[in-house]
Amino acid sequence: MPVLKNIGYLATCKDKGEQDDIHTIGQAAIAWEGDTIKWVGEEASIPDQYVRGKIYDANGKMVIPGLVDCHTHLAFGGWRPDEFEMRVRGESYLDIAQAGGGILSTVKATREATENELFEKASGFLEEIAKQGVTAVECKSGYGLSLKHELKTLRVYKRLEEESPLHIAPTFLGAHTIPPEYKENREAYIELLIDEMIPAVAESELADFCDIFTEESAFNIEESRKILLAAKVAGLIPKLHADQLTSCGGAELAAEVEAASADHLEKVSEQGIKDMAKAGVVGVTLPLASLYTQEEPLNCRKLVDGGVDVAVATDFNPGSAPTYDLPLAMMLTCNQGRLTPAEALKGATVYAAKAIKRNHKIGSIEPGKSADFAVIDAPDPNFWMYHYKGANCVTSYVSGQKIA
Ligand SMILES: N=CN[C@@H](CCC(=O)O)C(=O)O
Ligand SMILES: [Zn+2]
Repeated sequence: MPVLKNIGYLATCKDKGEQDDIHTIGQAAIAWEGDTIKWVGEEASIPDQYVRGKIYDANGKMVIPGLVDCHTHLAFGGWRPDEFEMRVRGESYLDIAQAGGGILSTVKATREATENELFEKASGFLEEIAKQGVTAVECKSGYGLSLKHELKTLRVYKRLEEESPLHIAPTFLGAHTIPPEYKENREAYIELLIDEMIPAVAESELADFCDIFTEESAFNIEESRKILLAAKVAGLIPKLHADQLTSCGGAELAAEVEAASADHLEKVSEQGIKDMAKAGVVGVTLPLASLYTQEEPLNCRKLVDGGVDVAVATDFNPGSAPTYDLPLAMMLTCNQGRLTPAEALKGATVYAAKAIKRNHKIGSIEPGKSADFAVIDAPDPNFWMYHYKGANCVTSYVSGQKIA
């Protein structure tokens, strides 16, 4: 049974207590068998039976659960660096989208890309992401916007799940925006989503979740409700891009349809926070998207104080968040979102796992869970976020295997 010993500071991030309670152990060790954690505790009290296999040394450093990026748009064609410059010069994300850029320009490039090209590109991203100590990634489609191209993207995620050591949680985002061929007939695209695309995606078993961009400029509340209820009937779990640009009742709808998470939330209402807390919907903050779109960041403190579990993710995509730096998102969650480093860490581990309904298996260091952890070159989360130098990941383990 392999053991990781000499852990100076272990944050187990058990899903108990408040957001800032990361359940730490000093001078700790972890023992695992195959892909499953068997024992966690103070090194001095490790039972003999666990010290029979390979011994790894954490050299007194901090060990955390493998980080979970619970919101990415990982597979896409092309890039949009021109829009970055336009936004810096003062044009808004919405103006750029309305002028034919934005999501639709990536839809064109993604439709033009072959499945293999999308796979190679996304696989390269995943290798870089793993170096940060990230061990699980949620991946959305949503740049295909036709059954053929959405399934193409979802097959890329299936292949990544099979070929990469990381855990992948796939999400269907056919309701990202109205595709150009339905510009004059949005009702027909919504019908297509409900009658054909959602049932076919559910049947293919290529996605666990159905996400939607709920916004007056994308899908309004009534449309979103219809689409998400159809997804639920088909067996897909709802998720929402909610209240990002306007306060339009996205959080309230997330609670109504019992979504796994409501993400963005920069413009969430007081009622929305109350409804999410009552329904147990995880709030996912995406501070890199607020930063890159020059929007006011989400005050996560309001959500935590209102009883909502807050997860932190990158939203990696070629438009509003063209970086997959999850530790940077955590640092922004501290400085702009007003969460403590411990709260941000719980948000990027066990609460992120909850946002993708995998918290029974990943997100914390406990017996029975997947042996996923990262050794970080910092004495504790506070110092890591304060003297920020990136991921500081020395090495990481996924399903018991050392990968980085
Ligand atoms: N808000 C909608 N979707 C993405 C942006 C996608 C894009 O700009 O390509 C987001 O989460 O920010
Ligand atoms: Zn997104």
